[in-house]
Amino acid sequence: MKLFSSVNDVTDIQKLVSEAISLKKKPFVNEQLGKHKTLGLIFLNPSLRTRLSTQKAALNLGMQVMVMNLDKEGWALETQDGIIMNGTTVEHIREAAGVMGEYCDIIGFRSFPGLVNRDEDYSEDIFNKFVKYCGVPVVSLESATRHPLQSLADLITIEELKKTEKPKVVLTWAPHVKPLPQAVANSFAEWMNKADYDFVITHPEGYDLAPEFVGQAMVTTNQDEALAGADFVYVKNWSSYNDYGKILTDGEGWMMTNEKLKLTNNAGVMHCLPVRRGLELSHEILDGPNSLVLNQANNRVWAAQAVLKNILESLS
Ligand SMILES: CCC[C@H](NC(=O)CCC(=O)O)C(=O)O
Ligand SMILES: NC(=O)OP(=O)(O)O
Repeated sequence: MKLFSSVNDVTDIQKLVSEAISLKKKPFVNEQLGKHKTLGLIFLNPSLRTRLSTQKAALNLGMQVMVMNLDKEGWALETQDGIIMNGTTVEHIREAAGVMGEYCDIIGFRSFPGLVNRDEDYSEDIFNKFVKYCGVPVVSLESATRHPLQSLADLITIEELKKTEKPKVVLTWAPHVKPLPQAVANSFAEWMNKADYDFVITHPEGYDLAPEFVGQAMVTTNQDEALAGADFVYVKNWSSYNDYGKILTDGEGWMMTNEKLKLTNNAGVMHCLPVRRGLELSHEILDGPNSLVLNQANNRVWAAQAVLKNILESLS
């Protein structure tokens, strides 16, 4: 494995999930594999879980880790090609990425979408340029359209806890006060479609995800219909794809509550975090027995460790 940017970079998903679960039981079994290898974690946006879990995963493998908030600590980055840099940008991604590739054996890179120009965001121009110019294997720490480490951790969580072979998994939109990326929802949908679960997406009018991510999922604007009999409910806000980057509704009545939970098959409730309590997801659910948010956060370590192990093995 030289690139982990989406589910499409994984040749055997079940094998990767099994490897992650094995590493969870024996975290230090490969502690020599990463000896004298350096992981760089480069962020253009904030992070708690991705930063800490991926660093922990690398340390479990014996790697050295360097972390940088490039948006705050580096030079103002230019990502457009062919322009005269006589404005506010100081360093081109060609040089910045190339230099980091000189220092690191593997690089994790986070770059959220601008949520203004859909074609630009969905081309993954910045992420793809970083991959091209850094010259070493790259792990996505969330790009404009996907969050594969989160989705792998989410799949591990469902695989660990499912009570039937094909559980009903529901991705439900949730209210928010600012426009968020579609990346987590896109990525979750992509991985759920590959897992071949009974997968349903529910959201208000106007919040359809891009068709390439929806795949064969059933989609409904009737949240109660979607929640009926669900085994897992994944709660996440995203801004409109069709009216790109926009908030179309205050989402009154869309927040998951214990009352809505009664419609489900006593479902596990998931969220990638950070979560806006009382807005995206109710306090009662987050503080109650159905919440799986810490299970998911714990599995971020094993997801990252399985991915890094595969990449390290391809280096040797
Ligand atoms: C892992 C999730 C990262 C990001 N979340 C946010 O930006 C939340 C920001 C907020 O709630 O103000 C997102 O939705 O893609
Ligand atoms: N879920 C997730 O990736 O969290 P952070 O944005 O805090 O890393």
